[in-house]
Amino acid sequence: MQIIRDLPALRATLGERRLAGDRIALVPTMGALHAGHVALIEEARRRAPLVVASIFVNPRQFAPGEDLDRYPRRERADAQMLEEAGCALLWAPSADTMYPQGFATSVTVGGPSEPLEGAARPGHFDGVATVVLKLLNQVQPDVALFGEKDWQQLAVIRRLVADLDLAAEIVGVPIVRDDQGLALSSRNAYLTPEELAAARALPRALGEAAGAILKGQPVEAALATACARLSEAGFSAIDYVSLRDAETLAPLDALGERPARLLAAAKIGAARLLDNLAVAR
Ligand SMILES: Nc1ncnc2c1ncn2[C@@H]1O[C@H](COP(=O)(O)OP(=O)(O)OP(=O)(O)O)[C@@H](O)[C@H]1O
Ligand SMILES: CC(C)(CO)[C@@H](O)C(=O)[O-]
Ligand code: BAL
Repeated sequence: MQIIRDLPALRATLGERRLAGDRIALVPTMGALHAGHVALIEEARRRAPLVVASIFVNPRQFAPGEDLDRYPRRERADAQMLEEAGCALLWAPSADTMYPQGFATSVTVGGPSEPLEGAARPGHFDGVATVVLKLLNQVQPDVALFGEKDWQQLAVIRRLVADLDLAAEIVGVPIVRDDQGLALSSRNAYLTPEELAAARALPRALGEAAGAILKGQPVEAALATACARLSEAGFSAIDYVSLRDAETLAPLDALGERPARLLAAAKIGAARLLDNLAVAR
């Protein structure tokens, strides 16, 4: 696997492959890779012969006081995992390459970026949209893959790509979970074994709430029970447990015709965890 860190080299390499007629798939990541990322690479391989992964811990999507400095960085192990998964090229720019001196542009997506994560982490989706637009311009992939674990991020990126007439097809990949249902996440590494065991209450609470809503329990009551379950399990701060339109992220107080999604974010130990689940009749 080739590792490229500067833009002229990336453009030259990908330009040659594009001329040769190869389709290109992009898997953007922040590194500290796990089986969830491998699933994205595997799906990318099914869709294009040339798979590019990026690793960039994007400072612009972290608010002051968040975990930018301690976010796990382990490029050597990541590169090995990517190579074994069949990734051909790792794009690993430095912060100066991504944001050279004088950089002054920020991309704001409205609509689905405003509630939930947008409210809990002001500026976060501006950072995500800015870097994802840059990555799509740098790599110019035919297809780019993102995990459903970050459901709202995926909705924001779909909106960005549609609104700015970008050519890449955006593909969402289902959440990879451990054997007890916890969504894999790089930030799970912040948890002690006891906290990890307690964190499994998150998917359980969402599953229980989805089941109750489908059986006709009022949404508000089902969400309140889910919050109580999380508190009992030791989650210290529950940012939201909410039923939303799956595409627009508008709040729902009942199931309707359009796809609905339960989304949650809550803190346990030193990690703030996200999860989500379809609620379908
Ligand atoms: N368990 C998972 N299943 C499917 N996709 C995932 C999973 N975890 C992460 N991804 C996806 O991998 C891509 C890169 O994510 P990232 O590098 O931030 O990892 P992460 O595990 O989500 O980290 P974090 O703990 O910071 O949220 C994103 O599109 C993300 O949605
Ligand atoms: C999409 C992304 C790579 C942008 O930095 C990041 O938000 C992530 O890893 O989900
Ligand atoms: N995968 C989500 C990226 C973030 O929390 O910044």
